[in-house]
Amino acid sequence: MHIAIGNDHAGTDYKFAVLELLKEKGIEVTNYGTDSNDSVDYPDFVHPVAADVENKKVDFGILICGSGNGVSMTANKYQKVRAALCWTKEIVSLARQHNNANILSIPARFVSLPQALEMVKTFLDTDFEGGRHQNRVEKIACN
Ligand SMILES: O=C(CO)[C@H](O)[C@H](O)[C@H](O)COP(=O)(O)O
Repeated sequence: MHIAIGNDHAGTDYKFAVLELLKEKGIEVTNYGTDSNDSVDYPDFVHPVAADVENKKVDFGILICGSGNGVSMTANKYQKVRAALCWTKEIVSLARQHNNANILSIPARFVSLPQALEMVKTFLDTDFEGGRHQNRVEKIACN
């Protein structure tokens, strides 16, 4: 599995913890930063992640900012991206099972680090259910 990760300054600390988790799991990671706590513009760190997911250069993306909204809004501009803003692992499960989410957006200022790491584990361990959800997911993209 190959994952691309991106974050703004509000997500940097959580990003490094997620990197450690992914390393422990033996998952290949492309880290697009930021690696700093200095204020940055989140779109600059979302576009490369979303493009990699769109182009299937990676299997999934993980995006982290303060509320999760900015990174989600940016990533979901890509037609083949389904970025899910999640704040519980149950919501993460449904995002994978029902929506075939390919990017997990984490609101770092609104979930604890343990919660965030549980969300990442759930994201990686949950499969899309297909079935009745397949048609719905295919209708999301608008050309
Ligand atoms: O886009 C956002 C808000 O919905 C992200 O949460 C950013 O991390 C946030 O806007 C950054 O805010 P800051 O005051 O510049 O740290």
